[in-house]
Amino acid sequence: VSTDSKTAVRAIGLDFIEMLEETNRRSITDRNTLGDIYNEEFRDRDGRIKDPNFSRVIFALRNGNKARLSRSGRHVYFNTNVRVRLHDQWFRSCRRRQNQASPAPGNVSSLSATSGQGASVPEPEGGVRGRRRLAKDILQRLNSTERSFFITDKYGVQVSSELCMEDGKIQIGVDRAEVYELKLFVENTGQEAVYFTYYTSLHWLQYFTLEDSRRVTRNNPLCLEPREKYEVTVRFKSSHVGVYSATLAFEFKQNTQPTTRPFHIVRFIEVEYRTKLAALLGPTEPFKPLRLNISEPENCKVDEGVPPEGYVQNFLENVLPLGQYTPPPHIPELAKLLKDGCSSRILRGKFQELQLVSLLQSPLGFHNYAERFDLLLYLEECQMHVDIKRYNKDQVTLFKDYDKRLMVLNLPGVSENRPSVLRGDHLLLTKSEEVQLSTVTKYKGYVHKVELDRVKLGFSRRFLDHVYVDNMKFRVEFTVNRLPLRLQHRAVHMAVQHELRDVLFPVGSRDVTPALFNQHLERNPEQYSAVCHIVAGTSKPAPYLVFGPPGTGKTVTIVEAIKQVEKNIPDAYILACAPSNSAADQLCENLITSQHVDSRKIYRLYASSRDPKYIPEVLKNNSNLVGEMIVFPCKEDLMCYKILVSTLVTTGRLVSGGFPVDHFSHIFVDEAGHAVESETIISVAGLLNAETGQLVLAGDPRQLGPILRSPLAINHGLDISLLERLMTQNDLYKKDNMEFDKRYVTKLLLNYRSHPSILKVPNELFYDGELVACANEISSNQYCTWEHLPKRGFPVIFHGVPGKDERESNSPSFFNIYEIEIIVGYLKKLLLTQAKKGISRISPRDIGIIAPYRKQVEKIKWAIRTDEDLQNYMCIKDLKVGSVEEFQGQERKVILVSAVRSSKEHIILDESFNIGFLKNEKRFNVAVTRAKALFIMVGNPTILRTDETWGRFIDFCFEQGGYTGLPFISVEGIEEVEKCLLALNIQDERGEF
Ligand SMILES: Nc1ncnc2c1ncn2[C@@H]1O[C@H](COP(=O)(O)OP(=O)(O)OP(=O)(O)O)[C@@H](O)[C@H]1O
Repeated sequence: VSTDSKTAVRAIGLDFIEMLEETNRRSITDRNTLGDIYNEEFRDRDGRIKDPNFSRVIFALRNGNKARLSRSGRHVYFNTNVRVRLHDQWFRSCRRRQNQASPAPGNVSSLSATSGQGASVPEPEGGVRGRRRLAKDILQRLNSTERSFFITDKYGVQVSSELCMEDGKIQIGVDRAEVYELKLFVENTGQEAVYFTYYTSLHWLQYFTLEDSRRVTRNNPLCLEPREKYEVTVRFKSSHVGVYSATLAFEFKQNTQPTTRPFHIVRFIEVEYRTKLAALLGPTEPFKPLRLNISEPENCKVDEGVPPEGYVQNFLENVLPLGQYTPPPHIPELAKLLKDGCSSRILRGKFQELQLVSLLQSPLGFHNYAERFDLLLYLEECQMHVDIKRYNKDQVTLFKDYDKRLMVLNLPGVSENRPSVLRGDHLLLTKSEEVQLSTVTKYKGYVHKVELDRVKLGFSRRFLDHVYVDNMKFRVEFTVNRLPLRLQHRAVHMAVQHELRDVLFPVGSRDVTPALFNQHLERNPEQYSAVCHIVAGTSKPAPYLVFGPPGTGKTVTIVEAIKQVEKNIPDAYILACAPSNSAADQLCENLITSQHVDSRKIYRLYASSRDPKYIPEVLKNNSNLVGEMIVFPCKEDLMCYKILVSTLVTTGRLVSGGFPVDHFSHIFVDEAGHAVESETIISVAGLLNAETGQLVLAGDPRQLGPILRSPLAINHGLDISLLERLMTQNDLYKKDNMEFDKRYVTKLLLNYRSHPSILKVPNELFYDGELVACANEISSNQYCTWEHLPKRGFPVIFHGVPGKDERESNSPSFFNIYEIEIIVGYLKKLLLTQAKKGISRISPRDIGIIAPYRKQVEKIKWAIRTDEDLQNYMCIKDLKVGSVEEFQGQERKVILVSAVRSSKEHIILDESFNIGFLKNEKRFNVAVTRAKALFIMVGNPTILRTDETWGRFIDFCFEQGGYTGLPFISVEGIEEVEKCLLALNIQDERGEF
């Protein structure tokens, strides 16, 4: 092997080290991983010349004292002091040319910023380090310049393309995985000759290659005479859909004097590789947020609207009045004081405020229970009123529904609770032309129906017949639905009236040896003992707690306990509830489908605001949905059911309906970690007899918690659920001698749901590794041999997609069409190519698709509905696509998740609106723990890895071989450079080139 070739191999190795460095992977030592990176990302980077194999490169580096191998040979350590100038990725074509043709003119070589490395191989400046230096240089010099300055053509030199260019950016759309060629033209339109000295991308390019016929470098510049035009070819090819960017800098000099400073022109190239489906899913129209107006008229008359009475029939008479609990006038002032960090000096003389502050600061106890919750709920409400104003809209038009009785208002974001609008709520409309008047009429419109992006409203006849004319413009104001708050206030007061001290602050109880039943769940002593203790009522009056990580059988345990209570205690009446409708449905479904209890004894009670289309088919006959109408049966009828299932808030109707305090012998709350304490109390106060009743709470504080708006209320503990407070603050539920007292609490740790690889990351991140994977092997290993797994035996996939998060029209909700393509692709692989290699046929019912934004959920549903292969697939309607909230408490054999987020600037929105996956660990935890046998996550690795939790998950997939799609590091450079360049936009002082 000649010295030249050895040097060349070593140079390739050094280039590889630089590439690792640039992509933040220099610390990797595992030889196999490095080999994979070399072969997959580096080796055929220009698609034409094959580099030597990895072992040869390592050998050359070792001989050149640039790397060291571990004894076993399994680890490679690159020397930290490797400092060489490197060839750039186009250098080889340059070298070939130089071997064939004459060397570059001597006078030109002086242009090179640095000299060559060896006499035999003339070394043009470039390489990763060269590019980095140039990028830094450009950025530094442009730090005080506007972006427009460096994208402008200069000194008569123009850099253009055959495609149109906007703001220095050339956008290309491609629809297949073939090489796309773009010609860039470097033209001298000036009067003097100019030297084209260098061009480069400002980051590592994986999907682009650049080529020019004369192979311009600083050693070999090209003299462009006036009117001369020179062509540079950019080629793009990727087999993954997505958005790919390249930032190119072109360098010129007005003469060849070494002292002459070069000047640069920068161009951005963005390629959107999307298929036909993605094109169909794209934005219907550009996103244009609606303007907000916050001015308030002084006086207003309210024209009452028509509530959606026709949808509800009410036989449950309200016998217990529900107070208004209007926040006292001093609450906003107190909130302001607290926000400003009130000192005792500021509060001097303000006795009422002082008292309230000390109430907030004192620990929760039975003596201050109602007052403290009242105050926290007032603070929360105060913030809700402030927040909801942000949704007010001006200059809005609405139109009549087809039957002319209702008005339709487009309300993008409504299905994502932005703002939260339920059937029965109301909005206020003011004519836009009257907004500025001091006295106005506000027209109240009651919500009759909530659809994806619109609501149907009932206004007065006067409004419909005499006020509204087509195209009339209105200002729309949203109002806070106070009912759940009022129910919580009443509940905390009733908790005091009904002496629930021993339930809420339990101190101990009878020591009864439970009479064990030799029934289900014997294999798991914790579950078994929980069922026994609940049936025996050993914790009474203290609540019994069942807690534990996902999939450990909390729901199964309480369902079992409910069935055992029903069977063994003849006069038992059970109230089973959960904070959300989907969790309450799940509970009810489990009870009904197991067929251990006569289903006529079970009743699912829905609120009047529940849209019938979301009520599961299997529950319809056991619920208060009659036809299309929600019917509240009278109290006597409701009291006949042995098991009543409802959401926590709806149990407030039972209290108002005058249910006797000792009617329910047992109250179960599943997903109790998801509810504010006062919300849980709605189902307890006035319904549970502290002496005789048994309260059971099941949940996991590490999964989705209460959603609150007021930071003040959160800081003073409103975000702590009753389950969490008892677990963390009450001695009965603490470990004694490393053991929980089984009479009061059961901690479940055996996960029966998921394959161990699916559990690994959440277990380490959220449960200190305590969780033990013990799902049935046959079912959890089912997808270990799936042909589309990147690695057999590891049923977790992270599919990296360099997508784009977009919005359309005036909907604030996000979607990402590139991720939908991938999701639909996997769905087809699952459904259409199945029943082979030991994998049985999967039904759509066993697959769940989770996305954090409503728009993405809708677009995925649309893509499935319109896909030729999927639309007629048997039972495709059973495939659930929904938000994380809708999946809490649920499980599927296969779960696909689309993370959507693909740009950094929107992350802050996620944080302030408490949406999305990023910045919400609990939502992440719930999403990744729903799958039994296969978990597929699709997302942009660069963005997601900015979050520590996600970083752990993606790195884990990468290390275990479950990573596929775009190599996530390859877009990192782009992001950085783009960010810096874009940052220049806000500077106004011009720099000098
Ligand atoms: N003792 C057991 N033996 C076998 N399988 C079990 C056992 N207990 C629970 N399972 C199964 O484990 C899965 C998860 O159970 P379940 O939904 O009750 O868990 P969970 O703790 O409520 O989960 P999450 O916190 O996610 O709501 C179910 O498929 C259930 O049938």
